[in-house]
Order: sequence, then C-alpha cells, then structure tokens
Amino acid sequence: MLLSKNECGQVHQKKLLQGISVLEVAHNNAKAKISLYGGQVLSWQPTGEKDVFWLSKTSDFEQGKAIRGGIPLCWPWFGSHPNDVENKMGNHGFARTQQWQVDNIEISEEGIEICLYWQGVNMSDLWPFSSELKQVIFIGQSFKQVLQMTNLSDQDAYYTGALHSYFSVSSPTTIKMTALDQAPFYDKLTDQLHEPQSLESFSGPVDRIYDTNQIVKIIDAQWQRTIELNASNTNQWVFWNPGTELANAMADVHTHGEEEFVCLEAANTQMQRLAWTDCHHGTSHLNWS
Ligand SMILES: O=P(O)(O)OC[C@H]1O[C@H](O)[C@H](O)[C@@H](O)[C@@H]1O
Repeated sequence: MLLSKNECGQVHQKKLLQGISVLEVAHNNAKAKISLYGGQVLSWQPTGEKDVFWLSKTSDFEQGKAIRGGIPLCWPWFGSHPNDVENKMGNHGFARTQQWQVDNIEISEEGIEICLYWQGVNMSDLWPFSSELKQVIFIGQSFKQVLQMTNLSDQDAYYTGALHSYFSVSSPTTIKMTALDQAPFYDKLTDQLHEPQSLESFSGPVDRIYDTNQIVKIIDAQWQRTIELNASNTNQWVFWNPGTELANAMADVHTHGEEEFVCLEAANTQMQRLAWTDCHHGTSHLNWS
C-alpha cells in the first residue's frame, strides 16, 4: 500500500507476516525499512553505501518476541527491572513488542521524516501508568531518531531506556571507536566498575555501560566508513556484543552473526523521573563519511 509519494521519494507499507507490517522507504538519498511492530528501524542505507544497521537473518518476526537487529527500543526499562529480581518480566520493557501507528510522513529534497506513535494504559505491574510514545525518524544522507515519552497518568513514573542500535561493521576485531576509552564504565559481565581503559578489541563477549554521552565515532578502515553517533538527553553509552559462545546459544542470531555488528546504545540506565503530564526526549543523530 502506497502511503506517500513525490518526485524525491516514496513510502510503502507491506505486510510481512500476520501482525508484522514494514514501511519500505525509498528516497533519492537513502533507503530504509521500519517495522510497525516494535516501532523498530530495521535498515538505513544511504545511497551508494552498505546498510548502517545489522539485522539477523534468523530473527523472529513474531508477536511477543523482539526483532534482533536494527534499533529495538528498550523502554520503560533497560535490562532487567530493579523491582523484578528474578527478571520474570524480561529485559528491556515492552515498547519493542508493541504495535505502532503511522502519524505523519513528510518527503523533502533532503529525505523522509516519519512520525510513529504508540499509547498504552497499565501495561504491567512494573508500569501501571497511562503513557504515550512518539518517534520522529529522519531518513536521508544522515539519520535522526527522536523518542518522545509522555506520562499521561496522574502520578509520577520512573523509567530507564535505550535506543539499542546494532551497527553493521566489517568485523568487531578491526574497527576502532573513539571516546569510550576516556570514560569510566560498569562491566555487566563481572559486576565491576572500572576507570577509563583503552579498548584493544571489540569482539565479544562485552557488555559495558559507559558513563558518558560524548560523540562516538565507529571507524571501519576495511569498509572505509566512519559512523558518527551523537546522542542528546541520554547519559550513557551501552556497548554490547554477545561473543561466539552466547551467540551460538541464541537462535535469533545467525551463524557468525556476532562477527558482523557492535551494539552501541544511547541509554539512560539510571531511573529518570517522568512527572505526570510531563514529556521527555531522547535523540540519536547519525552521520557517515
Ligand atoms: O537479548 P536482549 O534482551 O535483546 O538483550 C541484548 C543485550 O542488550 C543490552 O545490550 C544489554 O546490556 C545486554 O545485557 C543484553 O544481553
């Protein structure tokens, strides 16, 4: 189904499977795919470039399960919820398994801006609120994603969250990343805090929360590509790659898939107060060269 079109580009909505529809975005400057299930960007490919995001070939596309790759939205909690000691409610909240609606599409010479929204009431014992999410996603030679969270209930809410981006790279062992070696981090694998440390290799397993929101560059010499990540209103970068042993145990990571991506997630891993009727924004802006 054609949703919008002009001389610069067009957006189609296609049904992939029961309950899973994808927006196919085509513009003179870039192509992209966005799943309405999860409100999840799956792909952004500037014209003449390889895809910036990694998507598993064995990902589940099934209601109730998260899609592995692109940019899953972790919200209203990141990782396990602190009040859910046995992690019965699972990692990363429910936003990534909700159906999102298209609110608006604007096509300009520079690119295509797509607005998506979701609303929910009393989604979980851990989130007994009425809330609304909006995303504004810009697809062009650059990429921008804004996540707007509004508390529609009559009491304060507390959330954590992340834009859990899977970046496609030639190999985690040969790329370089800037800025992270200047920041202290918490190692989730060893449960230890560390002073800044140089990063020698990016192959997993690695699961770290860096206490910085400095601009990070992923420098991929083999692909002759640098991706610049600029986040605002988030305080941490989470760096994750499962490594081979864990990836082999994950059916939704294709064989050797862990050798093709690094996750760098613009995150707020400490509880943020979202006062009633209040609205917060988290933004990630990507450029490549
Ligand atoms: O498998 P998922 O629920 O999508 O989580 C994948 C990963 O996400 C984040 O990066 C966390 O820091 C990791 O601890 C977690 O393993």
